[in-house]
Amino acid sequence: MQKWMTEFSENEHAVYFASADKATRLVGFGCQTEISGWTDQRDLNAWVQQQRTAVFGGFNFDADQELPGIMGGYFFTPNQVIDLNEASDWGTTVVSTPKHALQLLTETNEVDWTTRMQPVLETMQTDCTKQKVVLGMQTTLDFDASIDIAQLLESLVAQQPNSYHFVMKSGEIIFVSATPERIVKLAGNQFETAAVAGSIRRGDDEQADTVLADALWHDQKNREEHQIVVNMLVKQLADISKLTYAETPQMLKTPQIQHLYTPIQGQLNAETPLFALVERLHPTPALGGWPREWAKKVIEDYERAPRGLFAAPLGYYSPNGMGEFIVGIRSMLVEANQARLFAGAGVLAESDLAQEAQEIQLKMTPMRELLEDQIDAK
Ligand SMILES: C=C(O[C@H]1C=CC=C(C(=O)O)[C@@H]1O)C(=O)O
Repeated sequence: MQKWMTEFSENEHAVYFASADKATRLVGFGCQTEISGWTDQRDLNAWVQQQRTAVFGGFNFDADQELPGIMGGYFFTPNQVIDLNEASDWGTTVVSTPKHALQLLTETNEVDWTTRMQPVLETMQTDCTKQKVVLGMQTTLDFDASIDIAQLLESLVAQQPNSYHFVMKSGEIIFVSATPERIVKLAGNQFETAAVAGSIRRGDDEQADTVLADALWHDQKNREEHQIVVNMLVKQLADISKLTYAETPQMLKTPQIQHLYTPIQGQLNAETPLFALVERLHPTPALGGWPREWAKKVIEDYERAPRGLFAAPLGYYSPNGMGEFIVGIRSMLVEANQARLFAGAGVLAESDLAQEAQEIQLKMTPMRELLEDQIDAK
C-alpha cells in the first residue's frame, strides 16, 4: 500500500483525482474552505474566484433535488495538494495492518426496476420526440464492519488502470468513481470532451472481444444512442468554439465493458470559464437524455432515489483557469459498513429493459470488485 493511501484514509477531508492516462494524479488533504448548498451558480463561481489554490469537488446531478452533505454538491480547497507524479515519497510502500475481512450481511437491489421503467419505454414508443433517457439504479450492500478506505484506494489503482479516478472524503462519507468518461478538460483556449455511449461486455479472449466490439459498432440502437450524444455536444459547443472530431466512433475498453467513443477537441473563440462549459454540457445525453428537460423529469419521477454525485460532474479547477471534470458513473457512496452502488443505461424506444438491467449490473461490477478484495471468501 502506498503512503498517500493511508494518509487519505486518516484525514477528515481528502480527495484523489487521476486522469485516464494517469498524466494527472493529484491528491489533496485537509480543508481550508468549503462550499455546499449554493442555490445560484454565480455564488459558486464567486467562491472559486476567491481561492488561491485548486478547488476539488462535484455538482449535484440535479440541483432541484436537494440532498444533504456532499451528495448535494460540494467543493473544497485542500490545505495541501500533492502531485503524485512528482512527489515520489508519497508513493512509497508502507506496511498496512491486515484488517478484519468483511462479511456481506445484506444486498438490496431494485428488483422492480424493469416494471417500474416500463411506462417510460411506452412513452418513447408512442412519442418519437422523446428520443433517449439514461435510467439509473442503486444497489446497497451492508457489511458486518466498516470498509477499509486505504485498501479501497489500493484496489482502485490496481483494478481500474485505464479509468479516471475520483475519490472524495468528507468525515465518514466517501464517494468513489472509476469512470471512462470525461465531461471536459480545459487548458488555455483548448478543451477536450467526448461522447461515451453504447456498451457491450468484454470478451473472454481477444477474438471474442473483437467479435463483441464489432457487434456493438454495427448495432443500430447503440449507434443511434451514441449519435444523440455527439449531436448534443456539438450543438452546445459549436457557437463558442471550433470543433474537431471523427464522423464515426472508435472503441473505448475498460476491464469489464467496451463503449462506443468519439473524442472531441475544441478551440474556444473567446475566454470561457471551465464551469461555463460544464454548465453547457451537463447532463449530456450519456447521463441524462434527449430532450434534456423531459429526461431530467423522467429521472426525477422514476428513479428510486436522487442521484447526488452519481453521473454528475466531479473534478478540480485551478486558479489559472485549468481544470478537468469527469462524470461520476461506475461509482459508489461508502459510509462506515455500507456501500451504495450506482449505474445506469441509455434507453431508446427500441430498448429491451431486461437487457438494460443486465448492462447496469455489469456497470456495477467495477465497484463490486473493489469491495470483493475486502470480503471474507469463506
Ligand atoms: C450511465 C452510465 O453509463 C453511461 C456512459 C456510457 C455508456 C452508457 C450506455 O451505454 O448506456 C451510459 O450512457 C453508467 O455507467 O452508469
